[in-house]
Amino acid sequence: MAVSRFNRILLKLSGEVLMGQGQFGIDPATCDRVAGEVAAAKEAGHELCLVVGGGNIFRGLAGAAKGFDRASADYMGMLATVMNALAVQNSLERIGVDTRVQSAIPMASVCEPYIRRRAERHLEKGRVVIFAAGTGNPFFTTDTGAALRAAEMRCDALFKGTSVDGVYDADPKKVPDATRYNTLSFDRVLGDNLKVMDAAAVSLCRDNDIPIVVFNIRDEGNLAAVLRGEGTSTIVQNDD
Ligand SMILES: Nc1ncnc2c1ncn2[C@@H]1O[C@H](COP(=O)(O)OP(=O)(O)OP(=O)(O)O)[C@@H](O)[C@H]1O
Ligand SMILES: O=c1ccn([C@@H]2O[C@H](COP(=O)(O)O)[C@@H](O)[C@H]2O)c(=O)[nH]1
Repeated sequence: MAVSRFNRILLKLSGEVLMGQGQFGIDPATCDRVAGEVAAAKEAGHELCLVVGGGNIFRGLAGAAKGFDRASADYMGMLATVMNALAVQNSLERIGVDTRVQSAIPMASVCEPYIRRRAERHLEKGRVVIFAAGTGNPFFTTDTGAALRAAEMRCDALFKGTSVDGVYDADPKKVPDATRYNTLSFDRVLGDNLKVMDAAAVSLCRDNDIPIVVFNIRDEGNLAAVLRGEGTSTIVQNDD
């Protein structure tokens, strides 16, 4: 399917990208810029679900490496994604985009709990739904959370907005002359152990036939371009 034909999309926003030029945390200007891109995608007629990562604040694996209990560290990471979700919500609402945040870890005073049918209703009403706290379970990532929600919400595709412009034959941050693919199959990503997304997320998308589009969200205007079938990205999908 051509990228421009995707109607309902799940956009996974890298937490790290929200740091902007900083080394940690949330840069409000970057949040506003990303929100503007989401608003433009909505104006172009797409239904949007968002999942925000937490790498700008806390990653469970990094915490465990420093001595935290892994499960506790993962819960800390999930809480970080709630902060990011609220920041993105704030930026979206300031430019008039109606949103709801739903968390996989219920926190009634902060946002709604995740209720699939309610999320569906929000989309029908034209709201952007931001899914926070990943899957709600430790030992997972927000990429897997994004794949799970994309399947539950019957999204046409999962867009991974990250800091690289697609999937390469090796990590382009470590191998400068790595080659980018325009398209490739889920089986190739898994078979070649290409690490742009974790294997659980890739398998979930493969089994539910949800294409993954990897693109650079740091490039201004790129989300709209990629949604029009332009711009640089890699599309991962099942072979026909
Ligand atoms: N074969 C590959 N092709 C492209 N990128 C790759 C590859 N292997 C590893 N990577 C790395 O994957 C990273 C993107 O995935 P990662 O899960 O680290 O970030 P994210 O999901 O965007 O961030 P966050 O955890 O902050 O939400 C890129 O920065 C890139 O360096
Ligand atoms: O389902 C999930 C999702 C996330 N986590 C933890 O949160 C951090 C931040 O998420 P990223 O995907 O790395 O941006 C992650 O490192 C995990 O520690 C989780 O446990 N379960």
